Amino acid sequence: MTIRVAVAGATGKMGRLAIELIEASDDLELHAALDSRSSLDEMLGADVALDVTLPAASAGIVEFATGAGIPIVVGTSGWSSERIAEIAQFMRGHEDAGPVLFIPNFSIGSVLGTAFASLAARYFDSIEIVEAHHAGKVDSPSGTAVRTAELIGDARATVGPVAAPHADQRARGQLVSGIPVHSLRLTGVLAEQRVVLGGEGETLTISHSTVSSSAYEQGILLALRRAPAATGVVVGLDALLDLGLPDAS
Ligand SMILES: NC(=O)C1=CN([C@@H]2O[C@H](COP(=O)(O)OP(=O)(O)OC[C@H]3O[C@@H](n4cnc5c(N)ncnc54)[C@H](OP(=O)(O)O)[C@@H]3O)[C@@H](O)[C@H]2O)C=CC1
Ligand SMILES: O=C(O)C1=N[C@H](C(=O)O)C[C@H](O)C1
Repeated sequence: MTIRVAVAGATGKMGRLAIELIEASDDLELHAALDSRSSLDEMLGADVALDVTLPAASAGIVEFATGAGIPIVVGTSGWSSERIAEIAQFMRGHEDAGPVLFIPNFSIGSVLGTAFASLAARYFDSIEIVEAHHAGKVDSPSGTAVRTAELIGDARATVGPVAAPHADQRARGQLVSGIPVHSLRLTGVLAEQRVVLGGEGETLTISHSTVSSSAYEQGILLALRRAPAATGVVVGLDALLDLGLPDAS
């Protein structure tokens, strides 16, 4: 069966990549390509929508798709667990709403890095995240860093918050789930994240670098193919993969 995909953000870097993948695949078909001037009605009739726009536009696109019963894969950043919880709450009262898959990072390496950091988080009371992205990125901290910090916070639920000394000073980063996150925006970088965990006499650094947007290809295809059969709210590519890791919490 062919899956008809509507791409919101079609003129952007991620949208163009997704359209190339859709056009090269046998089981996906481009139903609509939307940019900032398009009517969201163009999504109607699609089997799945992909949102790769900007944080300011994403909520309206998600609300439209869920209201129209169209499963939607959200790659756009800026979705905290609080905002996702609001969507999940709305979905519980609307049986006919389309599922929403929030995928903060489509790269398997990034998802594994986040999972490894969550696994290690209980054993280190000092944890900080440093993320670096291209200079054109409009939001900070990155969606990946927010997700990583939230999962680390969850993993530490029984052992308490990390030590974040002098966190009131601006140069100490933004606290997400109590974890300082430092954002660099640099020419020459695509996307990187380091989680630095400090313990007595040692540090552990979990580092991931995206050097080409081809890192996102398998994750985009997996999410688009899984979305039509999904239910409710799904968060993270890890939810679609069997990582085989022990529970971090
Ligand atoms: N989950 C993941 O793995 C990844 C996520 N991202 C995220 O994906 C998003 C897109 O990134 P990227 O492709 O680099 O961004 P670009 O700036 O290259 O593209 C943005 C796209 O959004 C569209 N757009 C802008 N404003 C609106 C609006 N108000 N309504 C509808 N569409 C709009 C633009 O259309 P127009 O041309 O008309 O302005 C354009 O097509 C970002 O949030 C980024 O953080 C990025 C990489 C990986
Ligand atoms: O804007 C980007 O480029 C990216 N955005 C996502 C994020 O905010 O984490 C995913 C990836 O890091 C690239």
